Amino acid sequence: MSKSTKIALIGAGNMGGALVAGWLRTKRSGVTPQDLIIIDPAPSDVVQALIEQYQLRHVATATAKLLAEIDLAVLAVKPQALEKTAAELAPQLPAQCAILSLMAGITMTRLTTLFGDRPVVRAMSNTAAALGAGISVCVANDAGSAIETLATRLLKVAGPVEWVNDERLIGAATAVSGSGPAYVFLLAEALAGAGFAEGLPRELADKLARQTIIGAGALLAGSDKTPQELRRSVTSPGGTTQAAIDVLMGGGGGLPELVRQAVSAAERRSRQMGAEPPGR
Ligand SMILES: NC(=O)C1=CN([C@@H]2O[C@H](COP(=O)(O)OP(=O)(O)OC[C@H]3O[C@@H](n4cnc5c(N)ncnc54)[C@H](O)[C@@H]3O)[C@@H](O)[C@H]2O)C=CC1
Ligand SMILES: O=C(O)[C@@H]1CCC=N1
Repeated sequence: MSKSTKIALIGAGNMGGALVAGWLRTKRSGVTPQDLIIIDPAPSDVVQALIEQYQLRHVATATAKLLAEIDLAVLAVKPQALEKTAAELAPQLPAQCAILSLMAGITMTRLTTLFGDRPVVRAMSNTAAALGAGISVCVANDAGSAIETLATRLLKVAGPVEWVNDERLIGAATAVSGSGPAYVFLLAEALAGAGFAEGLPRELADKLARQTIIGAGALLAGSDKTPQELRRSVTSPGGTTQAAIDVLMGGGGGLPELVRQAVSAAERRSRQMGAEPPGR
């Protein structure tokens, strides 16, 4: 497909908005404002601002006429809204239009059942995409290999793009990197709460926890060392960190075992969502 690929974004909330912002901010996405149609009855404030700034075409519900020239439909509605969205959209989508789905849990088979046989790429990104600091893991159906280059170009604005051949791995990627930012935010909450419990003023505890996670992320980003090596460089034998790590690694497998169970629960939920009847 050429650089003037026409794209309809269906669902312009957190994830859809992150991608659109990236496409318009980054020339190498190849997406111009004229290439885009936003379809969403209630786009996020971020997208509403982009619609106004770039004079993007925006409608609440698509019509066949509007979609006639569309090459790619990017699906970014909540899985619970999929059936309704498909009922509105599928009859209007031109035969040549491919699908790039950002939705958790929704399999490529389900998408072709709802939207008809067409090239499909399923991608799992995360909300750090908004800063270009996300990561996407993708899989394509047989017909979808034709749009792999396009999908990679579009998703690269959100961060690195990885491809897998086995669709089942998208559930595991969802559990690690799709949901992962929430685990880190929970750690920030817990660390701030613990600091407060130790007597720090609330605001200072919040600031220390936030900046510590930002700093640790920057060390991960800027160093060739593994997370384990970085952890060891903080941990003096018999020191304060060691005392804390002994607790975190202790009883019943500690934090690593808890994270393993959490990731396993998210992966399981991803598979359930794929199998769920409409509307749940
Ligand atoms: N938020 C996250 O961290 C991540 C979300 N995802 C996936 O991205 C998808 C979207 O999630 P969010 O952006 O967080 O949700 P969101 O709620 O922020 O955005 C969804 C948007 O869809 C719109 N919408 C609802 N029904 C529609 C319809 N019939 N036609 C057009 N637009 C419609 C809503 O108005 C809303 O703006 C989900 O499927 C989720 O699994 C994937 C990775 C990470
Ligand atoms: O919680 C969810 O289902 C979505 C998918 C990954 C992050 N948020």
